[in-house]
Amino acid sequence: MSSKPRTLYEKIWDAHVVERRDDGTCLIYIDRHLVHEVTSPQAFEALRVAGRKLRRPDLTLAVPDHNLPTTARLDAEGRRVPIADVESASQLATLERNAPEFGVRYIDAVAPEQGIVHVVGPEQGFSQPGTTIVCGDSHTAAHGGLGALAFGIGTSEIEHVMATQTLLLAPSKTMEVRVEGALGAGVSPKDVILHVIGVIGAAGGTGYVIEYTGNVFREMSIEGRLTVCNMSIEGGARAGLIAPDETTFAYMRGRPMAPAGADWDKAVAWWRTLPTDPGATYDKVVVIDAADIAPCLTWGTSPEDVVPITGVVPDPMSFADPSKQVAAQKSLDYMGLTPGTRMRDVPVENIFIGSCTNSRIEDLRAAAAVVKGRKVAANVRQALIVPGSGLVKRQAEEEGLDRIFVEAGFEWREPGCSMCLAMNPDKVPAGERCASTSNRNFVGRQGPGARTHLVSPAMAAAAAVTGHLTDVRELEPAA
Ligand SMILES: CC(C)[C@H](C(=O)O)[C@@H](O)C(=O)O
Ligand code: SF4
Repeated sequence: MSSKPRTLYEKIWDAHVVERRDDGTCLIYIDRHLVHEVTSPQAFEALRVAGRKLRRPDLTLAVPDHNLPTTARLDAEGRRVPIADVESASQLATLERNAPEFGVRYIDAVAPEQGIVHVVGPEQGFSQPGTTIVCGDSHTAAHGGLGALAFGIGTSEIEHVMATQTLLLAPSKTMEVRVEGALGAGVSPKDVILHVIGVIGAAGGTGYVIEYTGNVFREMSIEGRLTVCNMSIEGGARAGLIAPDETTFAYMRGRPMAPAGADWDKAVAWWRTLPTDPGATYDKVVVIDAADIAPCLTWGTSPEDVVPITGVVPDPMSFADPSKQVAAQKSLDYMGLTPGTRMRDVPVENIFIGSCTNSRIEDLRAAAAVVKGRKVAANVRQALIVPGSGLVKRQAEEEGLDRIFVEAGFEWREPGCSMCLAMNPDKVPAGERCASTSNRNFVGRQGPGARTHLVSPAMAAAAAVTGHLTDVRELEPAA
C-alpha cells in the first residue's frame, strides 16, 4: 500500500508525534532547544522552585546575544568589561549562573563562538535538517533554512520543553511560496523575502507554516535560506522551511555538533527522505515570478510596507482597505515621509548591517563589495557592522573585510543583536533614519522615535556611501 504523499512539514511533524490527542493537538518531541538571556530566566526559576531538572540538557544550548554591548568585552588586562545597564547585567549574569547549575551547554560572552543564537545554532551544527527546534524567540524560524521545523515559543513553553523535551501543539496549515525564474542583478535573498511579505502581508501567514519552493530557493546558499526563513514570522507564519538538499548536506558536514562517521551517513539518508512528495498538497499556494522582484525596502512601520527602491512613498489613500489607509498615514507621520517622495531621495543618518537576518559571512561580503574603495557619506553619523558570531567575525577578518569597512568609516563591532532592537547600547536616535539589514521596522524598534528602513546588506552599504537610500544597481563603479 502506498502512503499518502506528504509535505516536508507533515513528514517532520509525523516523525515527532509522541501522542495524538482527540482534539487534534499532538505532543511533539523537541530535538533542540536554544536559550538566550532575555526569555529564559523565568523558566529556569520555575524549574528551580519546582525542584525539577532539565530533561535533556545535552539538547539545549545557551548563548547570550540581545543585551550584550557590541564594544570590546575585555579590557587591556583581559578582564571582562562590566555592563553598565543594570537589567542587562542581571539577565546576563542569571544565564551565566543558570547554565552550569542546570548542566546546559553554554557559550559565554567572550567565547570565540559567541553570537546571535540564530547564527550560532546552524554554524555549530546544533540545528539540523528534519529536527524540531525551539527557542524563546520569534526569529527561531531562521533555522528552517536547513529544513528544520523551527519556531519561537513563550516562557511557559520554554519551561515545558526544559522539563519534558516536548510541547503540546496544534498542527499548522501549510503554505507553499514558490518563486521561480531568474533573479535580477542586485536582488538578494533579503529582497526576495521582503517582496514575499509585501505580497502576502504581515498577517498573510497566520496559522501557516510556509515552505519556500522553486528554483530560486534551490539555487540559494544556506546563508540566503536562513535569511528567508528568518523573516517568515514577519509574514505572520509560525515557521518557514526549505527542503534539505546537497547544498544543505555540504553546509552541515564537519560542523562541531553535526553527526559524524556512521551517524553522518544515517542522518543524510533520513534527510534525503524529507522533501515534499510529488502529489502532496498545501492548504495555500502563492506563486511569484522571480523577475518581478527588485532590490526593495520598507517605507513604513510594518514589514509588509515594501516598495522597490525605484518606487515612491505611497499615498495612504492608494490602499483599498480603510484600516490600512489609517495605518499607512500613521506610519508616514512616524517615519516623517511625504507621499510621492522618491525612495532614493530619502537621506539616512544611520546604517546597521547585522542581526540574525543578515550578519553571516555572505552578507558581510555583499556589503564589502559595495563599500570597497568608497567612504561613508558625511551625513551618516553611525555606521555599524556587527557580525552575527565570533566565527563570522574571524572569517571576515581573515578575508580582509574588516579593513574595507574600517577604512570606509564603519565601526567593526563584537557579535550580538545590537541595533536590531534597542535592548543594548546600540540605538538609533529619535527622529533619525536607519537603513537596517534587520527584520523589524516597528515603531521604536531601534530606539524611541527611530525610523527604520529594512534593506539588504548591499543596499545598506549603498546607502552608507551615498548618505541616502540608494539603488545598489545604480552606484557608479568605485574609484
Ligand atoms: C527578545 C526576544 C524575545 C525577541 C523575539 O522574540 O523575537 C527579539 O529577539 C526580537 O527580535 O524581537
Ligand atoms: S538579531 Fe534581532 S531579530 Fe534576531 S534574535 Fe536578536 S533581536 Fe531578535
